[in-house]
Amino acid sequence: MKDYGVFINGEWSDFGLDKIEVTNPATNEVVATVPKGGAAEAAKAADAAYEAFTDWAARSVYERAELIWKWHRLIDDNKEELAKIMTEEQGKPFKEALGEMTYANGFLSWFAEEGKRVYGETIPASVSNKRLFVTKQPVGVVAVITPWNFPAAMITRKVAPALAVGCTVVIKPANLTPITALKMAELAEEAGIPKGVINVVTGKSPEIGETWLQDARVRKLTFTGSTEVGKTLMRGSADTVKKISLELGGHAPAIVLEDADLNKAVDGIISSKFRNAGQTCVCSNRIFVHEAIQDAFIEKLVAKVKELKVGNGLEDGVDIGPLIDQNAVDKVQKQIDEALNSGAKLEAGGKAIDGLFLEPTVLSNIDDSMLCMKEETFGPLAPIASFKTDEEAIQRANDSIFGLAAYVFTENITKGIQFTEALEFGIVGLNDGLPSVPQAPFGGFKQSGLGREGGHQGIEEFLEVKYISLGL
Ligand SMILES: NC(=O)C1=CN([C@@H]2O[C@H](COP(=O)(O)OP(=O)(O)OC[C@H]3O[C@@H](n4cnc5c(N)ncnc54)[C@H](O)[C@@H]3O)[C@@H](O)[C@H]2O)C=CC1
Ligand SMILES: O=C(O)[C@H](O)CS(=O)(=O)O
Repeated sequence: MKDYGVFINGEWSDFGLDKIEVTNPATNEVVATVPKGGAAEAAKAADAAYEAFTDWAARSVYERAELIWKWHRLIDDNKEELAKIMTEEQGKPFKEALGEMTYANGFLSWFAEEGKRVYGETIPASVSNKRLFVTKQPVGVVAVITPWNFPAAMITRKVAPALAVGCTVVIKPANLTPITALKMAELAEEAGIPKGVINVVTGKSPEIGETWLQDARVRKLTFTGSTEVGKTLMRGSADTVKKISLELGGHAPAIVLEDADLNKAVDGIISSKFRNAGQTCVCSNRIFVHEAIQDAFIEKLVAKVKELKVGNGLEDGVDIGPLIDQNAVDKVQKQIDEALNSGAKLEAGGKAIDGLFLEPTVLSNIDDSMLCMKEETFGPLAPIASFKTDEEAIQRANDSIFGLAAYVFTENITKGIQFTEALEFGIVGLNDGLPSVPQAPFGGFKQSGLGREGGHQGIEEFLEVKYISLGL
């Protein structure tokens, strides 16, 4: 068990603060402690990031990219250790944690190079004695607030583009899973990223957040987490008119059309639904299956679900680890029990095993009035509802305040494209349950967020556009 400090202006310190214990959700053992920081530490971090900004922004994008690549190589060299830390603090199986480290590192390599493609433009002037130019400049100090479900990727998906264009960052990782962020900051320091460019504060989230919201030097807030907290931060950003990016909740529909390849659909939905024990914002949470193939689909799905191994993520062959805490288990169990009490049929699983482990669960005979079809699940529950017509499936899939990810399974490509165009979601997997990659834009419609992360779009979130008019 290790006591960590926070990382501010190139210094590691606990500032004599009280500690927050970080526990392993699989064993309930304390694996580390971090400082319970607050407004003072948040202000120190903002001071450091503001102080470091001028020099960091003045460097060439190639110099910044070289340091980001060094950081990338160190993360790659240490990915097994980082993955083990992630499994111990978040619970996901080691193989998934290792996959997340590769995914997270993919944002560093992608944006180290995307920074070199931030182009300006010239505009034809309406008079002969003027020249008009457009350039792009880094927005400044960026506040980064991240969730517990992807402790590495949600950090690098924001920090990589920010650093590439010359911004500096103050980071508040989730207190449930802060160690991965702190370890990555250690490697950034080792890579030679200058002091003050990256700062990591742990502790009293509302107090830390409010300090950065009220600090006019913080010009951008990028947040990943619940829609509720996202709205709080969006309101607070208005006080200093900050640029803001929000990656919020999701409640993805997965639609299996009558002509779908059932093996492809089952594999895609299992990948999407049970990744991270169902604790991702893009999990298939509402599964709509055409009535003509529902029985065959359920039979195949249940057979595969019953093969999934639940256990400590450090054990070989484990597919599903624990949920993050008791609240998470209670929330999913409530959705299961409410559905069963409302007429749903239990096809597999259905209950907590022990501690924070929950059986991968399949329910059928689901209707849209049930809680599991309206409230984000964030757990290993697959509710199956049948439909008759394409129009009905699209209407029901779109009937949500969320619009992050959706999935369609069909072998008719024309129909598949028509579905992707009709679905009100920022990400659509067509015969694909795992669409997320660093080179593609990730983000949602409606109350799933604002802005995009990844892709070439993701770098624009950290840039200001400047128009220069030159009189000759
Ligand atoms: N759209 C996306 O890409 C993602 C969305 N999520 C959503 O986030 C939720 C699960 O993650 P959680 O960490 O529990 O979400 P959360 O919203 O409770 O916390 C997210 C982060 O915000 C911090 N925070 C909480 N209240 C705050 C405040 N008042 N001021 C400043 N910071 C505050 C937390 O400490 C944490 O670091 C789910 O709803 C999930 O759908 C999670 C991951 C990705
Ligand atoms: O936080 C999440 O759920 C992630 O954004 C999902 S993904 O990027 O790993 O697909």
